[in-house]
Amino acid sequence: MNVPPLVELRGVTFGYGDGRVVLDDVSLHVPRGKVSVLIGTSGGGKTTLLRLIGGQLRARSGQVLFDGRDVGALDRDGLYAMRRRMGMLFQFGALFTDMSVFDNVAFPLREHTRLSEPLIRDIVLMKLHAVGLRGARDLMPGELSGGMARRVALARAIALDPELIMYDEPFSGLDPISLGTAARLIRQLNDTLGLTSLMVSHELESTFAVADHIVVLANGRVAMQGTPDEVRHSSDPLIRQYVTASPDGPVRFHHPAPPVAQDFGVVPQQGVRP
Ligand SMILES: Nc1ncnc2c1ncn2[C@@H]1O[C@H](COP(=O)(O)OP(=O)(O)OP(=O)(O)O)[C@@H](O)[C@H]1O
Repeated sequence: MNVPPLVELRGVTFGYGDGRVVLDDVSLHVPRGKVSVLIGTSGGGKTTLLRLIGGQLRARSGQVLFDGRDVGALDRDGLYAMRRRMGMLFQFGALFTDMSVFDNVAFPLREHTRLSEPLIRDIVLMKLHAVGLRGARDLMPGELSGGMARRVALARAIALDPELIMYDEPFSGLDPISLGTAARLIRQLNDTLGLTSLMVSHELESTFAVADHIVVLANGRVAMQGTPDEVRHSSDPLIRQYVTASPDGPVRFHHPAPPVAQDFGVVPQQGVRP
């Protein structure tokens, strides 16, 4: 049986208002219950795409569907209800530094539910247990390593039992061992909690090892979607450039800019290329 994807983008075009198109007719799907990874060049629109899914931004045209509903057409209450079903963990998903680990994880529960404190305690300890940090409940964020802080942020992101969890570069700044642990943890949580995960990552090796579905975003468009194996073995030069991390290839290096001659006041001489 074909399960409909939890998130789907249909012909989405978006720009920030400076006239430049960041995402150009992007269509992709995030399969339910799977770990999907979004890869692509820096500045290619990956974070923008997560923010469109979260409803923080609205597409200029096209549709962003979450569980079959058009995110761009939701009113405030609808958007609020939808966001309750999503956990988001952004790059430096900062913890509240003046609160203990326990209180950080309890925060969304105290803020968004009317659960009793004894119940909140059980949920917090369960979530901390899931990330291996039940014993660290009384520590302050300043006493945690980078990898531990990331795991506490993760426990906080799953406190309200989201269906979708989005990670923006969850591995940046982690050493190779913490990175492997974090990648495995994302996989484990996805499977044990029945989540759907979508992450943006530049760490191809670790993410390919735990992902089911890869989306390659290049020059504002979807260059390819498929399994890690399909992406790894693609013969498309653009995809090969990503997979082999080669500096040379069809991926644009320059952010769109006025011609060099215009910026530097150089008048091209006849016969000389600017
Ligand atoms: N708030 C904003 N206002 C204007 N332009 C923005 C804004 N946020 C991002 N951009 C531009 O949109 C483009 C895409 O940015 P985005 O952060 O989505 O890329 P990314 O693929 O996540 O990059 P990275 O991998 O470096 O994090 C970039 O050119 C960026 O300069």
